[in-house]
Amino acid sequence: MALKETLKQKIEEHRPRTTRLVKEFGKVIIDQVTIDQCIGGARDIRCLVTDISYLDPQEGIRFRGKTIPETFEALPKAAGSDYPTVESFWYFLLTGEVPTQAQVDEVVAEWKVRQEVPQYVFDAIRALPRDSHPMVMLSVGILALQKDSKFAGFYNSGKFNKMTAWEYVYEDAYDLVARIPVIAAFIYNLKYKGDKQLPIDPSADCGANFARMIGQCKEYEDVARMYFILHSDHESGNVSAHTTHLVHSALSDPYYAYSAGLNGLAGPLHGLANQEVLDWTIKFQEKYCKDVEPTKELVTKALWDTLNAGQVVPGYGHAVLRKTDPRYTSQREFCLKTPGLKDDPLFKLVAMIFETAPGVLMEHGKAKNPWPNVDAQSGVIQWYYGLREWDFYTVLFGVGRALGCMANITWDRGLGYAIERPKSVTTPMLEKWAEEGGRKF
Ligand SMILES: CC(=O)SCCNC(=O)CCNC(=O)[C@H](O)C(C)(C)COP(=O)(O)OP(=O)(O)OC[C@H]1O[C@@H](n2cnc3c(N)ncnc32)[C@H](O)[C@@H]1OP(=O)(O)O
Ligand SMILES: O=C([O-])CC(=O)C(=O)O
Repeated sequence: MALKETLKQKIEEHRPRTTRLVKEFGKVIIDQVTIDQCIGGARDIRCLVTDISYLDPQEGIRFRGKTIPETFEALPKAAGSDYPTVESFWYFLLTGEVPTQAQVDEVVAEWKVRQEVPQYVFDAIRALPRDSHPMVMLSVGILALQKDSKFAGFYNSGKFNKMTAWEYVYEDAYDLVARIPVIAAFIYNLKYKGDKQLPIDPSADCGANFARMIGQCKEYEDVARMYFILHSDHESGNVSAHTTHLVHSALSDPYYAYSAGLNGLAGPLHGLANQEVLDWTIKFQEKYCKDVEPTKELVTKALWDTLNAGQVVPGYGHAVLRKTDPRYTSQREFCLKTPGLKDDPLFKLVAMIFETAPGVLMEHGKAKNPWPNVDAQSGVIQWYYGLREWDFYTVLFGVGRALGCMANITWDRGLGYAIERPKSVTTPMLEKWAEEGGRKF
């Protein structure tokens, strides 16, 4: 069956489960809220639903029930590669089913039709100051696509209907995931390659095409596939996924929603941390290792300098994870199995930071999780392949994250999730409930 028919069947099968939960079990208590959660970023409150991925604090992410190695193992691979195509992963995220090669071929063919980006998007990006951050350019590019939103068109048609609304989200979502790598490549060439644009390669899958559009080598095709898949989704509560979900819950179309999600991804505590990691590591090399090899003592000193200056160690810590991020491990394994990369001085330094930072953070005693997250390991791979403009790294993250966010809001509409609107309270209310030992219901 083709992707849309499979998805339609899955959504229709799923709807009665959601209806039953609300109707028959709507008042069953699954969590409680404390004052520190209220003030502290709603940490750990179970109040969002998604089946696209789940993050276990100890184990890390599972996409549709599969760990990262299981996902890479299960999906059909790109021709001549050990990695799956992004297109097969898109099918998998949307439907929860591992596609057959024939189904992947269909998605790859449809992707090619959808990936054509209208000229006005490039014009809008070109109109920005050239020294704008590339995340601004990406967010503007996605927002510019809004004018032709099929979902907005359907809403404005006067024929809007809740049962079929997801089909129009799906159309926009699919267009968006196919176009965002092309927009990202355009931004890269505009900002760093003197606007020398390279054409779409109509014979290539998404990962290979992106590599070719930014003038990269053959090996980078797998880097792109791996990177986009690893960064795709991290359940629903993270800033970029949650923002996208929140904005779409007002029936803002996928372009409005993902442009907003990207703006959240651009924060240094979230996606921008990958650029911060490279910045930190290169500055460390420049300051301490001009004439000497890095040592654990030097790394320890640099980490303490950062902490004593009141800054966070980028790439370490997590709001949910309490172990090394398996996305970190997956990329580290890629480095270790890649000749050249495993002996690269920057990779060796990143590995030494991995040996050192958890101990320093534990001694510092603040971070609940002293272990590395995905951002601590992603930049060194890009650096090795010559993509050294590290302010571009969050754009790469944004290309990957689009897959998860777009799969999620397609299902949000399929299941008719409500407009999101949590309740706020005042400080005097909290003080009163504190005195009384809790809010009296
Ligand atoms: C793709 C991603 O978004 S992954 C995360 C990327 N971000 C980073 O790598 C930035 C560095 N890390 C951090 O700032 C944090 O660990 C976050 C934002 C990821 C998680 O934040 P929280 O859930 O609030 O972390 P946690 O509960 O452990 O914070 C407790 C304290 O430890 C501090 N802390 C947490 N991580 C670090 C760190 N890497 N370095 C120094 N201090 C840290 C917090 O700033 C906080 O300090 P405070 O009490 O003075 O405010
Ligand atoms: O889960 C989070 O809060 C942050 C994160 O790692 C991601 O979004 O990939």
